[in-house]
Amino acid sequence: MTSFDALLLLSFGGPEGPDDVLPFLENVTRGRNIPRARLEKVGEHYHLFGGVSPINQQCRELKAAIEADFAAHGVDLPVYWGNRNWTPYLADTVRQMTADGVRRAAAFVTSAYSGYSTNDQYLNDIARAREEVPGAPEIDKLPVYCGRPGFIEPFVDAARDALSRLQGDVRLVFTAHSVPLSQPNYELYVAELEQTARTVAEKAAPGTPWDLVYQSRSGSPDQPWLEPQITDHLEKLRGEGVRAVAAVPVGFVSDHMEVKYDLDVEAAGRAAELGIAFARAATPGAAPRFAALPRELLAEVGALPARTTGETG
Ligand SMILES: CC1=C(CCC(=O)O)c2cc3nc(cc4[nH]c(cc5[nH]c(cc1n2)c(C)c5CCC(=O)O)c(CCC(=O)O)c4C)C(CCC(=O)O)=C3C
Ligand SMILES: [Fe+2]
Repeated sequence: MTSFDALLLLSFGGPEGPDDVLPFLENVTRGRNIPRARLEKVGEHYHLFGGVSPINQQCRELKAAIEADFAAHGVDLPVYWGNRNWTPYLADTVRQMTADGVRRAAAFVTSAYSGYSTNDQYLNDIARAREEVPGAPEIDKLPVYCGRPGFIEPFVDAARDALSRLQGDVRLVFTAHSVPLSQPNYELYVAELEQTARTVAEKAAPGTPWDLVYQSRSGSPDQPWLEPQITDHLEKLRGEGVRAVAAVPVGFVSDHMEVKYDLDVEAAGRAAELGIAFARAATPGAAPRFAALPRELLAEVGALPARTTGETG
């Protein structure tokens, strides 16, 4: 049986002050064809919030919630945190794990889906960090968890809450980060998003019409990405007479910048111009049910030490 001696929380990372913004954006887009103008525009989104992305604080809170869940269930595993694009950088975390004597860690990634940006890129990050650190522990990514109750249920509650803030005939609009169609496996990402949206819609509001749309597109305009974009979709809905939209960002696990700017500022602003009432549902964040997922996934792969499975001795 597999047994792990640590959990690694692996995330995207984000700037924590104005001077971090440009170096962070350079880290994210290194080797990718993102136009300079798009980078400057995205930099402004961060500067609107004092140059601070919410994502690192959200990771600190999720880490604390996972530790509390482990403690409440007698799971005796240290939890580490590392990022792809900002401090704490994954390689530094792996260095610390190595110094602490960790031999085999399970990685819980702040991304719930299959696909290149959502899964494969994190696997590459793990491989690269391990290459950098002599004697690094083995690190196995835990399974994709978009279909798990710990991910679905917080969205069901959040969708109900968003719907309760609106009146009349409401359209549920599920959103996720767009990716270029050149990405390998983007069809699997789309299929999982559709399944998640359908499940949340059926549980939160059976019979309510829903759509799956995309946001936060970058890249050059002549490159095809997943569509429609939420702002274009709001225009189309307005044309159909829709006056109230509940947006549910099922593509994300926390209310980071892609949610706080692209939905709460940009999409909400477009909705206001169009005369559409707009309510945005919360993401799982550090909700206890979501923070229980690492433990549930560890138990499922048979990797919890015997003393934590309820048996004694
Ligand atoms: C699928 C997906 C997720 C969801 C899965 C996951 O959560 O991992 C995600 C999350 C995030 N994306 C984030 C930020 C950015 N993503 C960018 C660029 C890109 N994202 C892409 C995809 C995704 N991104 C892609 C295909 C690109 C093009 C360049 C490339 O192929 O890599 C850029 C460059 C500028 C721009 O063009 O927007 C930025 C700044 C943040 C941090 C937010 C914060 O700071 O709070 C988070 C959580
Ligand atoms: Fe992104």
